[in-house]
Amino acid sequence: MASRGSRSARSGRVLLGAAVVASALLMLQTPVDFVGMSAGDSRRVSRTALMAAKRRFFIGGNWKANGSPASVKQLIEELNSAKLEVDTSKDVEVVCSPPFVYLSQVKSDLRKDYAVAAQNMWDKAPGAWTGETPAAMLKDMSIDWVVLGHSERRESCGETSEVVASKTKFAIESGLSTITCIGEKLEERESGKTFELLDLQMKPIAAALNEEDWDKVVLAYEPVWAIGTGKVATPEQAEETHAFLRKWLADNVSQKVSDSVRILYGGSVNNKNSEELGTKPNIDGFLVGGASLKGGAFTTIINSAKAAM
Ligand SMILES: O=C[C@H](O)COP(=O)(O)O
Repeated sequence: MASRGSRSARSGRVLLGAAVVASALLMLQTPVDFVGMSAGDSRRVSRTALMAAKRRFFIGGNWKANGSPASVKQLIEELNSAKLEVDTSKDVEVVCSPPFVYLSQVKSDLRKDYAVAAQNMWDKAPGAWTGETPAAMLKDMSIDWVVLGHSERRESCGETSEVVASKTKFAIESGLSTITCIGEKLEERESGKTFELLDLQMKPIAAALNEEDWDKVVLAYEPVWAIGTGKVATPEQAEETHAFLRKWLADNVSQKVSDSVRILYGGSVNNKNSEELGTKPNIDGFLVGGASLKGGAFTTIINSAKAAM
């Protein structure tokens, strides 16, 4: 299905339409459901609808446990010399997340308009925690971001949604921003339980955070069946789920948080599919795995954000 056009064109339409709707809602103080969403779902527009146009696009590169000193050096060089066609000071935020052992190198050598994230964090003060990296140590290294709750950690390290929620809160209290991941497995999607599962994953996070905390959170929706498989969710599938999550935030946190929190899509994003995915109104960027290990492909994905503006 064709995308809905550039985000700037769309924003223009949204601004005009939203101004009318928002003023009406200012009087009504009641959210209104749009018709035309897929089965049983709807997207709410409120008096803060204008804010939706202002969410800054976000591209995260999750290098996972990949790299050697030589390949990391080369990737940094490729990223540093790449030709960007977007403005990273206002339009797009870029964050690269290397393995722990390369954090220092990446922090010191990577271009300064890209931030750096750890891929996990220990939610305790420094001390006798063999093998762990407390949040405070990341802050000491001027790391500003941490990826939490990635499905690979949920699956392989037994991280529950409660652990993910607790780590998210601790990270924020420690001065970090988080890319907090959620997403369903194939069997959950196939049995029609995607939204139920996402609800279960979101509840502990919402319970752990106060409204202000959400300023420091980016949500990454990553269907497990699409991660590293080449089976990317269709733009419509991704948009439907992002719209569900945005409505979930409105219903369970606040309209303000729903309007402002960025929701990334992750799962086999590459330099060929990013543009169409990014034009969907509730997709605010990507968490990229494999394609973030190639400077050229990752830069193309960053540049594809132009279509989303
Ligand atoms: O964190 C990134 C996701 O797991 C996506 O990985 P992928 O782009 O290799 O599918």
